[in-house]
Order: sequence, then C-alpha cells, then structure tokens
Amino acid sequence: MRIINASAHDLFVDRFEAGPGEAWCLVGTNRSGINTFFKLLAGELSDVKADLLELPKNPGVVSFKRQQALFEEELKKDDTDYLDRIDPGTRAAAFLNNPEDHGDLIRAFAMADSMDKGYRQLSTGQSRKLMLLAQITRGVESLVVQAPYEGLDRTSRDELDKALAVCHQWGLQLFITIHNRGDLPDWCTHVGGIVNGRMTHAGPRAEIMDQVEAILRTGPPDFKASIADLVQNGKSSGRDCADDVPSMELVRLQKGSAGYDGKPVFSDLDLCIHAHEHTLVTGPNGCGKSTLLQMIMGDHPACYRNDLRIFGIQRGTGESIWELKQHMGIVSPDLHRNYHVPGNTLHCIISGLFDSIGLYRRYTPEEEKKAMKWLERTGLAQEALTPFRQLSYADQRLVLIARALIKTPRLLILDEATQGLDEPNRLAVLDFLEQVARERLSTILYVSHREDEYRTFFTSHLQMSPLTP
Ligand SMILES: Nc1ncnc2c1ncn2[C@@H]1O[C@H](COP(=O)(O)OP(=O)(O)OP(=O)(O)O)[C@@H](O)[C@H]1O
Repeated sequence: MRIINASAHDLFVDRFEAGPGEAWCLVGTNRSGINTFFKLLAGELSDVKADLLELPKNPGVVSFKRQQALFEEELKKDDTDYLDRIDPGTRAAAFLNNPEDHGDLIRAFAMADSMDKGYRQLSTGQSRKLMLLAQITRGVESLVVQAPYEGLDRTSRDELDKALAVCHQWGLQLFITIHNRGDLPDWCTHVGGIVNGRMTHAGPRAEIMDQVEAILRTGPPDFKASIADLVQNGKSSGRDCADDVPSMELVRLQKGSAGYDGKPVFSDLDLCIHAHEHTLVTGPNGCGKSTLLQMIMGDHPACYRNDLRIFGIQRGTGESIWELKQHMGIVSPDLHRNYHVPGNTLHCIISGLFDSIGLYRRYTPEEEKKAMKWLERTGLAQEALTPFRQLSYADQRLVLIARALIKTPRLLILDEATQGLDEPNRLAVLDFLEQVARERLSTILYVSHREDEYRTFFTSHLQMSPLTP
C-alpha cells in the first residue's frame, strides 16, 4: 500500500508505504490524528484528498466502533422478554467462517471453550478475540486493528500476541494502533508515529524505536480536572465529604455469589468497603469483576439474592435503586456500551446528575454551567453540541469519567474506566484520583488490568480468580 500527500480532517500524511506481510504499529496520542489514520486504512473515510492513495484491499477491521455496532445488533436480537430464560445471544462460532477448519487458530486464541457461548456471555477480552477471529477466518490479507490490547489481562494479551504473531507468520499484513508504551508487541516490524496531525515517523522498528517514548508522551493530557471543582460540586449538591466517617460501611457483601444460567461465576466472596477505603479489583478476563460491580450498582439480579448492604441498606428490602445510585458515580464497559441513546456531549455529562442514560428532564443553568466546566476540563468545550456517539472512543471515555465525577459521588465505581485512553490521559486520571483520595472526596472502587494503575492510594486489593469446576 502507498499514500502520498493525503489529507483528511485533522491529519496530513506526506508519504507512507507498507509492503506485503509487514507488521505495523501505529503510535500516537488520542487526539494526534491517529484515529483518522486508522479510519483511512480501514476504508472508512470518504473525503480524503491525496496525490496517491493505494489502501489495503478489503481489510479485516476490528475497532471499538464495530464492536459497539455488533453489541447493538445483538441487543436488537435479544429475545429474553419472550423466552423463559436469558437469551445468550448469537453463538460465538456463528461469527466465524467455517470454524471447523480453524481449530488451531481458535486454540491459539484460547477460545475453544467459548465457541458454544452466546455473544452476550463473553467477557470483554473474549469478545475482542472473537472479533479478530471473525475477520481472520474471512481469509483477509490484512488486518487493521484499533488498540487490540485494551481491556485484556496478562494471559489474554500474551495469547492474543501469539495469535497476531501467527497471523504475521502466515503473511498477513498487520496494522494496529497503540496509545501506551507497554503495548508495543515484539512481532511488530515497522512503526509509524503520528504527532499533531502529521505522520512524523515511519519505518523499520529499529530505526523508530527511540522515538516511540517521545511520540506517546507528546503534549499535555486532555484531562485536566481540578480538585477545586469537585469540592465545589460536592458542596453545591449538599454533600459534605466529611459526612463519611471511616467507620461507615459503604458496601458489605457476605459469602456473595453470582452467575448466569445456573452457572456460578464467583461464590463465597466477602467484601467490605469502608468510607475512604479505596479498593482495587483485579483478576483475569471473565472471573466476574464486572458482575460483582454490577451487583453493587444494583444492575445485576444477584444483588437481591445476596447478603448485600449498600450504604448501610440491605438490598431487597424495598429500597429504590435510584436512592442508592444518586450516591454513585459510575464508569463501566456496560454503561459505555449502553450509552447509545441520542443526545449531545453536554447532555451526557448532565445526565450524570440524574443517573440516567440520556437526558429526560430539564436542567438548570447552574447544572449546565457545571457540565460546561467539565467539558473544558476534558478539552471538549467545542464539542458540547456534538452527538456523544460521534466522539472518538477515547473522548467518549473522558466524557463518561466527567459524567461520573460531576456530582462528587460518595462511591466512585470505575470499571476499566481508562480503557482506550492514551498514556498521558490515563496517568492524569490516576493522578487526579490520587488527589480525590487524599482530599477524602470520594471512596474509589477501581478495576484495571494495567499494572501502572495499581497506585499506592488503593488501601485494599481484591484479587479475584476464576472458579475451578
Ligand atoms: N449476560 C451474561 N449472560 C451470561 N454470561 C455472562 C453474561 N455476562 C457475563 N457473563 C459471563 O460471566 C463471566 C464473568 O464476566 P464478567 O464480565 O463479570 O468478567 P470480568 O472479570 O469483568 O471480565 P473482563 O476482565 O473481561 O471484563 C464471563 O465468563 C462471561 O462469559
């Protein structure tokens, strides 16, 4: 493929050439123009001006946007309301072309046991791998993959790495985007760097490696939240963080269990979170981290079957979930996936004040002012009226983080909240949370697969592991 003097939106590429079978890592920060380059390679841009544009033909594309489209497609097909059981969704094997011919590949992805599962039964990591398998089994000659390692645990990353290395050995041309230094895989032969809307580096890995660090740390982060705003928001919503004395139990789960279709995901789990006790939850893909958090948020039916107290109230005693949710600020893969209602970016942030997905009530000028402040703090003031879904995945994440923070919640539940963010933004979010902890503004419950996010302000660590059959 070859590109000469191509311009589109926020990107200009003077020259880029990739030979057959080369494995490219494209590195850049979130607003560097890398998303535009990704769309260009994926054949998703129609308004490109170029002297020469030879793009990969019929590439296999895996992106956050396509993963979301698939999820929404599955949602439309959800027959749970008409069945007397939960509809698990389309069988995983049905996404693959002739799965019976691809046993080795499926095993290389450690997905053999998941082939009979429904799409809705797959964890984040498993669904990512399924999308890759779906493209590879189509017989494509090139793969264009957006941030493939996001949300994967160490083992899944290694498995995916091996699988992508196999794809490379088979002669597939690979293009993957990377926003974090630790994500650069060994099999990558070439690196392209995008900085401030230009492709500044492109060539064999050995020649570019020294620049990668600088490329990925270019410029200040977009996330520039201020603790003063959070204090102010808390005061104006009538919440004084000093109310939450350390002896106060925010969450207590005793001998907790949850599962799907009669199969347990975890059991005998005890968890107690006191005010200002910040808890880090880790564990491999599929061990039940999101399920546990959904129980705490009241979004999983197991919350009624368990001995679970939230803010001192026993679940299942007639309390309203909305009363509890008003004290929670939430970012989770589930929330992000479900936030597909129409609405602009400003409305999305304001909806955090009402705990709704979408905005269904009038808001005051004061609330609008607060939300605008958060848009400024995420560098998105110009996008207030842009439909939320039109933002890049990373910007959507920043907006959801602001949505969770806007009311200075007592309990901040962040399930892989930084997924899709580049390193400067991830570190800025973590630095901010550290300040939140120091100033005792919220109690943080945090799930992450990234070791550089395991900060010392987490006073408690819940390490989950898969149930052994
Ligand atoms: N709606 C559902 N129906 C059936 N099974 C499900 C459903 N949601 C999740 N599961 C299954 O429950 C298990 C736990 O999923 P969960 O998302 O809680 O794991 P996780 O630890 O958060 O994973 P990840 O790190 O990949 O996000 C997985 O094996 C998944 O296949």
